[in-house]
Amino acid sequence: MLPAMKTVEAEEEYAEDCPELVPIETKHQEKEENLDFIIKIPVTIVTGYLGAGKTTLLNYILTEQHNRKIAVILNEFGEGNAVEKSLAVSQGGELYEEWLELRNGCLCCSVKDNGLKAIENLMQKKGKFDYILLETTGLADPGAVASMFWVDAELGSDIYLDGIITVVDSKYGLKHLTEEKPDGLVNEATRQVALADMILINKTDLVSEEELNKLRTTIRSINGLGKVLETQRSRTHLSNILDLHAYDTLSGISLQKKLQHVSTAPHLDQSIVTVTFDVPGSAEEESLNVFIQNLLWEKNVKNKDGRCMEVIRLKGLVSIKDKPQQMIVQGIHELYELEESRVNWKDDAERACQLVFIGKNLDKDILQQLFITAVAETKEQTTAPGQDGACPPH
Ligand SMILES: Nc1nc2c(ncn2[C@@H]2O[C@H](COP(=O)(O)OP(=O)(O)OP(=O)(O)O)[C@@H](O)[C@H]2O)c(=O)[nH]1
Ligand SMILES: [Zn+2]
Repeated sequence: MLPAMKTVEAEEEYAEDCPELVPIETKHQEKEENLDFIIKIPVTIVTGYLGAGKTTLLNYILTEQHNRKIAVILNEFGEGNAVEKSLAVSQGGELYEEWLELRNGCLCCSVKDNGLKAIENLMQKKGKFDYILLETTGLADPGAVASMFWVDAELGSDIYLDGIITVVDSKYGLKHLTEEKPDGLVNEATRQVALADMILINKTDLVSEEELNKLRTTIRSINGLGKVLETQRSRTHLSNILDLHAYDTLSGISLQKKLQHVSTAPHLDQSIVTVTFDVPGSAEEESLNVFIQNLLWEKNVKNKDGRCMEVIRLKGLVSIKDKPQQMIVQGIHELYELEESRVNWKDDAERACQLVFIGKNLDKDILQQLFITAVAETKEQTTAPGQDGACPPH
């Protein structure tokens, strides 16, 4: 259900203070069964640097033949002080537009109160949507927006996060990805690529094959998990964009295959990389949680140079002791979830834990060793190498 309406004072306070990311508890079976009766509406987040082709993609989807009623939320942040945001709805080729009022123009802070409320109001007026597409601002960290929907899903909302699409400009993409930020912070373009389930390298008409190769290699070295496609005018088959099920257990069926194709590039001069490892056997659930929490919450895991590892995206297929089902781990920033998939392990010999991390200062060997020590072998609370003292907040 949607959050209750807040009083004006409470809302004022809320707007000043962006919501914090909170851990999700593993769902209880009963709750999950109840949710099965509700038809949930997917939301796809479309992100990408300024001018990459996000709106072009949404317009294309809206006018393409589909038998769905799609709502599009455009978040044109930074355009003066406009507090009204356009909500376009497409049904059977017909387009209509509604306006959302977003208090401070910041979608990440207000979508939960106003955006979802407005969507609900609109659904009451116009009937339910089948799908929601949300364009974030060119400078947004899609993780913040994604977390909103993720948490809400856990609260029983009828909206769920389907996937994150990142559009990259072929001509300027490399420039944006390699832009240096003060204090060694990860730039926005890189964060957007790191979090993507699908990356569209758009405007390929504007660059040579050589430039394109360079950009593709850079993108792959950042995110070895998401799918990469090349487009012009953001055009691609709708099945590449909609219904990716990147965050729910439906993806369990294909996740095992997908994880086999994770690419990890040799270390380029990149601040963000993908690392993956595969450890045979099963993990204790408790120890796995401790391992993940040290990494995501405590942030006390360091690489060889003593730098703290920062995980932006985590995905994995793991075996938990005494659980017949394959388990799926999903993480975005500090938020993570461990869920049963619908697939069972065939036999004990097959059981393994495969994890994929996308983030900064990641060292595969240290992570894998830490995982083996913490999860696979011992339940004792030992301090493993690379794990001494807290790291400063990012
Ligand atoms: N040459 C070329 N231009 C494109 C292509 N795709 C989009 N454009 C143009 O690029 C410009 C920006 O596209 P938008 O779709 O508005 O980009 P956006 O990501 O929504 O931009 P912001 O909302 O400002 O961040 C527009 O003028 C588009 O017509 C393409 O494949 N090739
Ligand atoms: Zn746009």
